[in-house]
Amino acid sequence: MESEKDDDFTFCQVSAPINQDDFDEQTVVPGISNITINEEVSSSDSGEQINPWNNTIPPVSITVKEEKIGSLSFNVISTTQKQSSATPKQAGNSVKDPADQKPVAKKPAARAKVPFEKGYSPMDWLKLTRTHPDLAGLNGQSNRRLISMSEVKQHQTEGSMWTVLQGRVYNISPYMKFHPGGVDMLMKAVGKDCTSLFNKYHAWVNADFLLEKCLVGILDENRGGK
Ligand code: HEM
Repeated sequence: MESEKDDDFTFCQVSAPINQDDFDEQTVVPGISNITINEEVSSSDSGEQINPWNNTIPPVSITVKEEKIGSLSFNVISTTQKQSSATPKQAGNSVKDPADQKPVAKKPAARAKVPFEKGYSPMDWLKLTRTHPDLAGLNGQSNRRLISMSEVKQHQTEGSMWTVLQGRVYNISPYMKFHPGGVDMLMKAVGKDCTSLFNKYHAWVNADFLLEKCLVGILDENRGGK
C-alpha cells in the first residue's frame, strides 16, 4: 500500500528514550545534587509581616483542616487577615477606604446657552442671511477692503458693532439677538479682536459660514494698534 512507503511524512523517526539507569544528572548539570530547596509558608502567627508596598498590612494566618465527605478526604485551606492593632488612619501609610475617596474627574463647565426669543432661532438667522440685501451695512462698499484696528474700535453703536475674528472684520450687530450664548456675551466682542474669546467658548463653531453676510473687510495687521 502507498502509506507503508518510507517517505510518508506523517511518521518521523524519534530518538530512543533515555534509559534512566544510564542517565547521570551530574554530567548534565554539575553540582545539582548539592542544591536544596527550603519551602516555607509565608504566613506568620507571631509579629507583623514585611510587605514591600505597605508595611502596615496585618499578618495573614493560614489554617489547613482536613475534611471528609464519604470516602473523599481533602484539605480546606483558610486564610484570614488578622486585625491590626493600629487603625488604618493611625497606621498613616494605609490604603484608603474607597468610600472616603473623592472622584478625580473634573466637573465640566456649565454651558450657558440662552433660550431664544421667538423669531431668533438659528433657522431664523439662516433665513435672514439669505433674504437681507445688506446685513453688513456696506452701502455698496467692497468687503475686501483692508480695515485698521482703530477703525474697528470706532464701530460700537447700535446697528454698527464691529469685531475682528480670525483676521476678518464683521458687523455683528444684526447677529446679537441670534447669538446662542446671549447678547451680553457677544457684546464683549464689540470693538476688539474676539478670536481668543471665541475659541475659548466654541472653537468648533463655523463663524466663517454664520457671519458670511456680516463681513465688512479684512483686518490690516500693519495699521492701527490692537
Ligand atoms: C463673534 C462671533 C460669534 C459667533 C458667530 C458665535 C456663535 C455661537 C454659536 C453658534 C453658539 C452655539 C454653539 C453650540 O451650540 O455648540 C454659541 C454659543 C455661545 N457663545 Fe458664541 N459666538 C460668537 C462669539 C462669542 C463670544 C465673543 C463669546 C464670549 C465672550 C461667546 C460665548 C458663547 C457662549 C457662552 C455660548 C453658549 C455656551 C456654549 O454653547 O458652549 N460667543 N456662539
